[in-house]
Amino acid sequence: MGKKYIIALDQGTTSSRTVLFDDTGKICGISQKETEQIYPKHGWVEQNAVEIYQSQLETLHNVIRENNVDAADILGIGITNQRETTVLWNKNTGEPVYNAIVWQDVRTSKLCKELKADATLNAYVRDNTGLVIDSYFSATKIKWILDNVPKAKALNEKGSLLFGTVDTWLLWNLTKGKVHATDYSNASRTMIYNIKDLEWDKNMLDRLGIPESMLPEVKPSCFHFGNFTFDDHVIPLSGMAGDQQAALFGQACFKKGETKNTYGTGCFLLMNTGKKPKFSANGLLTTIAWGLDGEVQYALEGSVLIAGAAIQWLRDGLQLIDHAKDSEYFAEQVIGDSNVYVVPAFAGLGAPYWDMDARGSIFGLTRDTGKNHLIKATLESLAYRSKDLILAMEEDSGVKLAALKVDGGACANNYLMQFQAGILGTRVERAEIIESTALGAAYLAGIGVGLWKKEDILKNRKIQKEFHPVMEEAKRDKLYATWKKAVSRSMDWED
Ligand SMILES: Nc1ncnc2c1ncn2[C@@H]1O[C@H](COP(=O)(O)OP(=O)(O)O)[C@@H](O)[C@H]1O
Ligand SMILES: O=P(O)(O)OC[C@H](O)CO
Repeated sequence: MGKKYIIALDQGTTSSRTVLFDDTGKICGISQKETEQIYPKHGWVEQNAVEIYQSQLETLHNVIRENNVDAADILGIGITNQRETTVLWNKNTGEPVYNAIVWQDVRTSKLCKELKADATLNAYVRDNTGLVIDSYFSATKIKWILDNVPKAKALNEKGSLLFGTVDTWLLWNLTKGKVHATDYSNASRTMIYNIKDLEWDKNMLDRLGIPESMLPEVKPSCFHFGNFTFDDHVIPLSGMAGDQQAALFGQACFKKGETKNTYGTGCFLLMNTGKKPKFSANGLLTTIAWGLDGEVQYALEGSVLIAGAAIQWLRDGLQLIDHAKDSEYFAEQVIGDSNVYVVPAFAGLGAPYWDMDARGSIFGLTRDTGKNHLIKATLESLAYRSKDLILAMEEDSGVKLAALKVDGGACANNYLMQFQAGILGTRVERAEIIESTALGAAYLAGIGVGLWKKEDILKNRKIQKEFHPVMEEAKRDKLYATWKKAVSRSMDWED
């Protein structure tokens, strides 16, 4: 029997990627296409929903053609995606009524501040959706389109309007308008899904004036969602999860307490908290990790909104480096501590600080500070912010991390990973496949078609490199205390 394949569609914030895996879980091919980011106004971030689908489809075609794969040998397709990003479209024509409003878009922050003033609502949102009221999530983005786009209002009145996050939008198009569905992990990022009752939350829908008729059906993450036809072959769409939950799955964090940190544009730290939702006292989010084997698993999540994006700023904004990977070399040129701190609060600070008015800051400059110090401090800021989240997570869960599993583009940086281990005092394990998001989606799809079991995934997980903490405790404490001082001074900046 020839080789069989599973395909992962990974629709990220800045690009669409399709990854081809063989039946042993090895990557055989990748095709990637960047997508345009549209910034119509200060704080607004949009994308063209048609381009999102077309670019994804193009990379899917490319990966099949470039690797001479016979479509008959593709057993299943998994979808993973940037989460929260909101698309509304005409049910009859499939035409979007407005651009996709991206998760980073803060146009609804005024509305969110008004909602936040209601203490009962704050508690309700946390206890039922697992989230904090914030423009990050889909709910107020849907409301904004309903209130501001005349075409949406008209279609809504006729019952001809559909909502979806990017997974749902791709699924709808891949199945030629036959399937309108999402999975638990994506639904749990909308702020209108009740993560305890596993249904759309009627109170939130009423409060925001969102009709339930426009919402997708919510399914487990391993499920036969529909079919995609390629060269007359019917391929099942058999797995789906939001990108950060997919990475948790790809890193085989199946047990309570297992945690991964993905270092991409942002950094997303997720801990599996088992079969019951765990609520945070430190501003972390409670989210659904996945639905599988007739049950759901929950996770605690904390995010660093600007992580790899700060390295892009060194490259494109300050032009201190030509390539992101060069940051490792320059950071290593600094002998000893630089005593410079960069707080990457370009878009405020998330958990555990939650300060929308914090701003990016640099501290500790002296006459001998040079480019290498800034690069080193920017890399270190990703590790400090991750430590902030890990401490919050350990306090919430009562679980002390034995090791941190890492993945994502920026975890390729050895300086950053060694510093991360040092500042945590914990071993860091870099996965062999740092494309854990795509891997997780492939695993879900493979399980969905009966190719793999969870045990195969556990066996398949390989560590490419371990980083052991060598930093002395006294030094760790001193550096981290200074970091906290830097954070406190970057807060409450914007009026
Ligand atoms: N070797 C490196 N050192 C530091 N940062 C890196 C390195 N390689 C990539 N990055 C950063 O990681 C990000 C890309 O990682 P990726 O996982 O592809 O992100 P995403 O899925 O969010 O697009 C970019 O922001 C880039 O600046
Ligand atoms: O596309 P990424 O990798 O930046 O991930 C975005 C997250 O899903 C946003 O919640």
